[in-house]
Amino acid sequence: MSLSILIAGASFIGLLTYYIWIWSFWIRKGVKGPRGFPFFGVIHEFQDYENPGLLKLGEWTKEYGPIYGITEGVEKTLIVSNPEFVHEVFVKQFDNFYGRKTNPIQGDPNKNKRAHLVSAQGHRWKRLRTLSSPTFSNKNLRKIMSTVEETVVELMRHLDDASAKGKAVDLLDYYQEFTLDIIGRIAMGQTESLMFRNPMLPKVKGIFKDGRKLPFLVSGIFPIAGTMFREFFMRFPSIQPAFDIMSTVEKALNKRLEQRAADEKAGIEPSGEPQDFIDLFLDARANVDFFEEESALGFAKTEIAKVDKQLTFDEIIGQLFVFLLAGYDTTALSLSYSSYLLARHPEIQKKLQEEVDRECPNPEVTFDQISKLKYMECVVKEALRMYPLASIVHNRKCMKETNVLGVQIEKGTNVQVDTWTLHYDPKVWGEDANEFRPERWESGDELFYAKGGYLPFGMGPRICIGMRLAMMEKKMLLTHILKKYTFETSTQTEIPLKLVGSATTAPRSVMLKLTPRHSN
Ligand code: HEM
Repeated sequence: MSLSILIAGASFIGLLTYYIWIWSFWIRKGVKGPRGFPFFGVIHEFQDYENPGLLKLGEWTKEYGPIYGITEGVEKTLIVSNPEFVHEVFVKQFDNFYGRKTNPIQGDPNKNKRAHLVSAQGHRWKRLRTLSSPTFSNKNLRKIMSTVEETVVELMRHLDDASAKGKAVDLLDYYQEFTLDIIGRIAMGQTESLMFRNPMLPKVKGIFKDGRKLPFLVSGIFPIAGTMFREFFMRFPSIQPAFDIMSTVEKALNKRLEQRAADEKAGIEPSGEPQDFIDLFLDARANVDFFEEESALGFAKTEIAKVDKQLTFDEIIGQLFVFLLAGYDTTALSLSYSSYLLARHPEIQKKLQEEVDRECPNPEVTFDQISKLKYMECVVKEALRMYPLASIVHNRKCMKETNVLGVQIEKGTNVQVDTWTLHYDPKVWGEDANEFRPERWESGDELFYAKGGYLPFGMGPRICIGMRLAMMEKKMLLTHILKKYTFETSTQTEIPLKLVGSATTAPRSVMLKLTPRHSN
């Protein structure tokens, strides 16, 4: 037998042993869970767009209980739906769980120059979060409000046309146009509305549809392939929607830098007022010191060292990119679910319309008025409880071996929340957990829910940074629609909604009629 055959044989056996060792991780620990197959574990279950993997977690929870283990390619993940456990990991032991699970195709969270808030971890994340947080200050949100208002007016024109035809329309399509238009104008340098003619829409839709399927699957099993895919897509971005969008973001940033340079040359003084997120990121400065390296002392206790207090060119691209993706899909889905639930519950819709009429009597709606819409807030929160659409990011990576409520967790293990089970848990929500009841939010139980039982926007220091912007967009649009129309189901409405998705959990369609209100 030649030496090369021997080496090939030994390598194959080595590889097989490595993958069987990972696959059998939970078996060796005596932790229950669905096993799948060596090499894969159950990773393939999360790539089926028609049957969202995040809903499968619920089926497994019924079979294996509130804590069980899965493997996904080379990743080992503990699935949990116990509120105390979630609170412990996301809040109390954040020092031990400050990373998220990432796919190698997204780049090494410690080295990738374009690491963004969702993928970064440790001190890099802390620095990015500190520099990005002022973007969503009250002052900036008030400024963004005028862009949101203009976009609402534009969308209302399209909805008026649709309503005049008296037919049901797929509101998901309209909401996606709306949220992409807003984020395009506040994060991409877009100067006018591109609603229903936005060339970026098919690309972003592609990311949330099948765009990520094969590369994510292969990279999850063979991390080296992820690095190769990444290099390849960076070189030929038009092949893959996410990289294509990243290069569009880069062009927008370069354009702004050229404009600034031209203004400077022409002696035009900067106004000092940021136009949008691009300006905010370019001018962001942190007035705190940062930690240089993670040390054995733990994340929060490391020594302070001076590092860059300003975002780099690549970091700005990373943040704009993630704001675009995170801001587009989630908010459109949340609007869709709220509209569907209102159409299915006319008495709740009526109560909400009464609040809207009372608090917002004029055609223009102000920032202060929408903050007074308490029942609207309850409706949106309840819709997010029933449809926790972004639960894929409800995970943390264990960065230091620890014990959580008696369970020993090794460094490198992920903890993923089965949020759909948690959000319907009668022990947290009561026996009416399956009912859409916004009133439950009026009872003052909010603090109880927040103790690990409710996390549509996540929990702890890594809670969604865009939450207030999303709430503002949703309240503003729903107010304008409900002043004029009533949502009604039609024969084309899918009841119950058929849910699809891989990165987020989406309704396949939300076909509703917009019936004009007689009082208007
Ligand atoms: C209804 C709309 C939205 C929902 C349901 C949602 C949900 C979430 C969730 C569940 C997380 C993970 C939190 C955690 O791990 O604890 C998250 C993180 C994040 N979201 Fe949102 N989000 C929404 C809107 C937005 C918007 C409008 C933006 C930006 C324009 C945004 C940007 C981000 C970013 C950058 C992170 C990462 C934060 C970090 O790790 O520090 N999101 N979001």
